[in-house]
Amino acid sequence: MLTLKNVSKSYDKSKKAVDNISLEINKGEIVGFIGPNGAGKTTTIKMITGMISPDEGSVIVNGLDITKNPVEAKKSFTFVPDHPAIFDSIKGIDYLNFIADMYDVSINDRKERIEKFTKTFQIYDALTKTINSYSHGMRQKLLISAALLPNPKLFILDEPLVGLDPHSAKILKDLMKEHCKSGGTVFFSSHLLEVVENLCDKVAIIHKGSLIAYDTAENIKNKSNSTLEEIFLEMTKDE
Ligand SMILES: Nc1ncnc2c1ncn2[C@@H]1O[C@H](COP(=O)(O)OP(=O)(O)OP(=O)(O)O)[C@@H](O)[C@H]1O
Repeated sequence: MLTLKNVSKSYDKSKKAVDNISLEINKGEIVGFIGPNGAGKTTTIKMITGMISPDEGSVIVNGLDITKNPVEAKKSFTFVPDHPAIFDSIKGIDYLNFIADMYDVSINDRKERIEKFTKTFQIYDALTKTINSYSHGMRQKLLISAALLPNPKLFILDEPLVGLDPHSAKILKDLMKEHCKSGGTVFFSSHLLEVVENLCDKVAIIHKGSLIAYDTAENIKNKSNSTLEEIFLEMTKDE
């Protein structure tokens, strides 16, 4: 479903922001990506989504190399970035229809899914208003609804819980679980260790650009008989 093979990226010659990461995520899995500030999470996600190219290595999304076959690869996933930057002079409904057009979502499917996601997130009544009248959380919920609209094989999110109230965060976590149960795959970054531990099949820990753990939370914890928080703090402390 998602494979990273020896992926590296430097913004300047002095250090690698991402250093030789390899990772395999299977269909139906939900994987949380954690690491301290500046560890390389967003850089990794930008390479997965084709926003930047790796200096070395390859990213295979749903069997397609994101660098060699970008258009087809990009059709098979959707992405919610960490900042809900969005054209804000259009109405919410127009944004959703634009995304549905991009991903060839049928009229019936889009109507049903738009209603489902936006009613669940309680932004349905705001869809006829322009996005510049939305709060940060409403924009985030619109972006998440748009990203779920095509029922993507792979759903990628960069710190999606930031700025969401507890009700909305619970809804998103339930939608992520539901997406995986119905055969989709979810990869998301977060600083919320408890959420990652409870929600994810596997946890990937990145530190200073290197992947230092990739396993179930249970296996990671069993190795040293500590909490995930204690292990995370120990593994990522500055020497
Ligand atoms: N556009 C850029 N130009 C130069 N350096 C960058 C750029 N983007 C990121 N970096 C550097 O690359 C490293 C990894 O940054 P990245 O944003 O991937 O980390 P992150 O794990 O997402 O951090 P955070 O949790 O703070 O969002 C950092 O040292 C950062 O300063």
